[in-house]
Amino acid sequence: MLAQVPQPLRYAEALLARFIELAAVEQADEVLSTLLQSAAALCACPLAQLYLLDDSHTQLTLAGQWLDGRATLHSAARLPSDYAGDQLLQYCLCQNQPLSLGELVPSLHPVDFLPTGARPWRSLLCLPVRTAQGQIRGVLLCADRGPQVLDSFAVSLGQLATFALARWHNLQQPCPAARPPGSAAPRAEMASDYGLIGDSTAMQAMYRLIGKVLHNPTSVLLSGETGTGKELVARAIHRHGSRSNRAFIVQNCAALPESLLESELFGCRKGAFTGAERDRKGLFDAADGGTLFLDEIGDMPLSLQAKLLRVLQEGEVRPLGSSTTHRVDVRLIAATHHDLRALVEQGRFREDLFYRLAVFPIELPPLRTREQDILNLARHFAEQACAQLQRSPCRWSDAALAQLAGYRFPGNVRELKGLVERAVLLCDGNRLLPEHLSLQPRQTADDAPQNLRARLEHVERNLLLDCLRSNRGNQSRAARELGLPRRTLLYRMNRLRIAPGEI
Ligand SMILES: Nc1ncnc2c1ncn2[C@@H]1O[C@H](COP(=O)(O)OP(=O)(O)OP(=O)(O)O)[C@@H](O)[C@H]1O
Repeated sequence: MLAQVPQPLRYAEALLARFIELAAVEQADEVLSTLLQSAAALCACPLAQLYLLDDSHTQLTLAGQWLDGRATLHSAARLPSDYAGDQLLQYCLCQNQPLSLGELVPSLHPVDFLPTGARPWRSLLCLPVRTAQGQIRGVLLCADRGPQVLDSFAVSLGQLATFALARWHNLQQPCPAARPPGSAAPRAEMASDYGLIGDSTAMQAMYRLIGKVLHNPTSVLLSGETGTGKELVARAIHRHGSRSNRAFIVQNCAALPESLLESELFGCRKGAFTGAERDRKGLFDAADGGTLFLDEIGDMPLSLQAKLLRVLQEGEVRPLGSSTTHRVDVRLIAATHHDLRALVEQGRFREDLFYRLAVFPIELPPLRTREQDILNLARHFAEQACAQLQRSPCRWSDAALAQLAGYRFPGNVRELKGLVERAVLLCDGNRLLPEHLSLQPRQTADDAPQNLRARLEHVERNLLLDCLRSNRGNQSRAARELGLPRRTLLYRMNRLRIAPGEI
């Protein structure tokens, strides 16, 4: 990470000092000015700016800047707002990647967002600012009046910004009220910014994909087994994207016969079929400006697939029984539990539509492959169920958790949710036990371990594997994250027979 920086050791020391400085700050505004000052100092630039997206992710605002030794924060001065149209900033946001320009050419690179002065800006580094969960929150920028290659600072400054953002966020939260002794600590950290529960490597990879597609209008194809959360992800993309203040419309393509589905989607004119007594708008019209979520797209009849393709290609809808078309601006998110490519091979799904939909595919992982999420989800659903029933929180017994961890969940998160809600209802005390889950032995995985110890080892093995994978096999980093000495990690890996090839 630091190898390309001039004088890496000195830089590493300076960087560390900046982390420590940020950790010690007690005021939210001071976090931002310290970050800006630090970024400017570390890459020896006179200018650093921080742009942040608002909650709807539609408006980009200059939150503060450090210029020639002086900080100005948005709260302290009327800095201009809304940079949604600035191409370089947008490029960095949409690509979710740093942008480094060593020689700015004003005719090629519009930099109206930079402060004007006697000397022009010659070099620029823009980097996406992400939360610890990988969601984009804005852009950090450094600029110099001389030519400078700044890309080697991107990774370290990005990490400093992530740290600062988390600190800024924490300092803005009201102090939590004292918790009654024995009650569980809140576990907000396991929920992503998208409202989805789960921080396994597979889910984090999915959050990164969601972050990439929020701000552009491409179609998204969500695939995954039933109950993995496809609709939830579609809603998150809509809610956090630039169309959040417009409609989100859902239609299940398997729920209606062909003729009804056609008029439902595209609308119809009076007399188009028996019973069509008046003109009716379709779901594409209802979703105009917003998002249309087509669930079970693999079950759409072939004739309708052709019509859908035309709408996607031309942006025009022709209602049933009408000879004219009209324009609509709809972002389409489609979902399927089928293997669409296999359906294409079987001639049951149009190849052209498949490629049109699969511009941006997101695959949702089945629950059985992310064991640590099972436990977090179970805790979350139990808390939710207790709150709904207005009863005190339930605690999980280790045996019940081990039973959940060993189960294969063919119905994925939906099944887990139902199972937990039922368990909470069955539980008379405040401790959830295996009998409340009533998982039949035949329902457990064929390869599920039989006794409690073996099941816990199974959980531990998956946890270690997940952590090692998220740290790209780096044992020291994984050990640090798990709070273990590295030797203990190696010992556990050996005991649990984790081979390097599995990571
Ligand atoms: N990561 C998650 N965090 C919290 N709740 C989740 C998560 N994933 C799924 N759920 C919950 O599980 C249930 C099923 O989710 P959803 O309807 O989105 O699944 P789906 O993949 O669209 O299912 P289907 O293919 O059957 O339509 C919902 O109650 C949803 O809120």
